[in-house]
Amino acid sequence: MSPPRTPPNLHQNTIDPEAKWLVQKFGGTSVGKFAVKIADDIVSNYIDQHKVAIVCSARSGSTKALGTTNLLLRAAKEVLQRNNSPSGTPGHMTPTLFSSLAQAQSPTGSDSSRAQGASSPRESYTPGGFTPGGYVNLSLTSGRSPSFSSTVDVLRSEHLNAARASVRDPGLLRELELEIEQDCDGLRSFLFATQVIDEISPRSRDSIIGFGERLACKVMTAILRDRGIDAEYVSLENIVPVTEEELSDTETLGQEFYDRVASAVAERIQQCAPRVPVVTGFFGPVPGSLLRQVGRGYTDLLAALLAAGLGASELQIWKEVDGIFTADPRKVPTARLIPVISPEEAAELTYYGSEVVHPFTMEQVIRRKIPIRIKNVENPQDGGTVIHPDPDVDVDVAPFGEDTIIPGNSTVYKPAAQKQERMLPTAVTIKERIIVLSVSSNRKSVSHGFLAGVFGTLDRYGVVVDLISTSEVYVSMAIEDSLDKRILDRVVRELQKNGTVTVSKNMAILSLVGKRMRNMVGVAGLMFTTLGQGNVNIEMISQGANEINISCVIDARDAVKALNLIHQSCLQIKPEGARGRVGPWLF
Ligand SMILES: Nc1ncnc2c1ncn2[C@@H]1O[C@H](COP(=O)(O)OP(=O)(O)O)[C@@H](O)[C@H]1O
Ligand SMILES: N[C@@H](CC(=O)OP(=O)(O)O)C(=O)O
Repeated sequence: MSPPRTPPNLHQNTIDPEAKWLVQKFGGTSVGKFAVKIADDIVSNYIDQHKVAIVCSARSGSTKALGTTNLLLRAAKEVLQRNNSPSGTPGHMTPTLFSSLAQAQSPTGSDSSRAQGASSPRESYTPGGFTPGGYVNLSLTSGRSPSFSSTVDVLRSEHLNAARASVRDPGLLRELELEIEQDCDGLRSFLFATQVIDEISPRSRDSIIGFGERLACKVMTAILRDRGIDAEYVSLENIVPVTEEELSDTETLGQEFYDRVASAVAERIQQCAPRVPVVTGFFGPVPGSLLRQVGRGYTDLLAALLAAGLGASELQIWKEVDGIFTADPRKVPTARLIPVISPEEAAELTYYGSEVVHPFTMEQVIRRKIPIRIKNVENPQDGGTVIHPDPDVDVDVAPFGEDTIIPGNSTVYKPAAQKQERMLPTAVTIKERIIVLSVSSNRKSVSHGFLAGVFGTLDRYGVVVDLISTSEVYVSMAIEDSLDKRILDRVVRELQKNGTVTVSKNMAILSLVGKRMRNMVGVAGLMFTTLGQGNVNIEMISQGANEINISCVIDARDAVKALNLIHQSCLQIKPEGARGRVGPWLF
């Protein structure tokens, strides 16, 4: 491995070896739009006082929908499109392709084959660290280029353009360009290989999306080094010990596995200090598949595991929003920033549509008493929202060190408003693209097997129920509208064995969340009266067993109206001097 190029302005980080780690996670749109700002205005402000570790997602443009991960998933789909096949069988391919297939078929894809020459299976990179030439260009006798290849071209030019626009040092840029070319060739080889075997397993799909985080972190490492920050690229694919047996077992992805990830990744990152590690949020082979078991947004979880493993002082999640608001600020103009929120409330909000942080993130850090802070890349001086490990902390008291005070928060908290806020629910959220499945038992006598029959069917098809409302002979379930139509039809046919089934589409779940609601009288009444007065029809109602969430299902067309109505009636702080507010009351 050739040594990484050292730019002339590289600053040797001289942090106290006893200093605590600070983990900063940057999402796809932040890395895509503000990579230079992240280096200049964010990371550089923390490295003198903390050991900083950075976790990045795959780059996105203006939205996640147009981002690298979605393009990679599109490429994976294109591989299996019949009319896309180059000429069908390996017999039509040149020997060049055959020779590259063996290495491309490795489940961890390209880098695993390139890492073979490295002294350790743990792969670490600073731009220029890999030897070139790990891949052979593919050519097909048919001469037609499959559409996944054009998708790879889009990714290649997007990353090359980003590199050219932000890395000034010509040597660093050349090394980065080479890395991007090699990764894109590796991706192409991997996709060709899966096309030959005509199958993409969940594990292969995971490997394909992993290219996104690798590319993003290589670009980010080069930008940091170009800006004089001594950074080191760290890919996690071969870090986490996992057996073949575990990989096919969906049960092993529990806390024991997460603890293993946390300590393996932390051990690797400790070796980087005083360099700033730039870590792929993609963490490689995972029991039962990362996409299936954790889902999109998995880099938040990796950042949490790393923070837990390192015993970090704080996990910062940088977004393009100032923090968690009392409602989605894009939909409710009067929404306020929440300075401190409990982990349970934050998790509940993320499950029910306010997808600011992946819902699995909270548990991993909070169990180690590490606070999470949501901050805005475009507004780095503000305090953001702290998800506090002590759920009973007072909003105006920050008991664990200077970093958790809420300095320069753009929201001015006047004592009267603060007092009022403590008597309100915390936030309202909406989850769209919901279907309600209702089953009415056709039995005329006591039917103890009814619910078991219904849930047995849902379990067989892996359907996750977001909300449920039930009686002995009737059950309504709100589920995400993400099932393939054929699968949904099959689920409905099976459910019909238990009774009459109705399917209501284009629905939304509206949830009012707040830990103080446990002690409030009248909040549910106020919520439903408000909806009734606003002519919003309610399809089903459910109050979570944890009593911090009251939810109902409404028509999706009413979603934004209902959100604003509930925000106004249940969450609005009265202007000073206003009188006559009707509940909810604390007792
Ligand atoms: N209660 C909420 N507080 C803050 N943001 C929310 C809330 N509910 C929904 N959102 C939305 O979540 C998004 C999260 O921030 P952003 O960084 O843009 O997301 P992403 O990581 O998906 O690019 C924001 O665009 C915001 O509109
Ligand atoms: N790139 C992955 C993982 C991720 O965490 O993304 P983000 O941090 O942009 O939500 C995805 O798009 O799902």
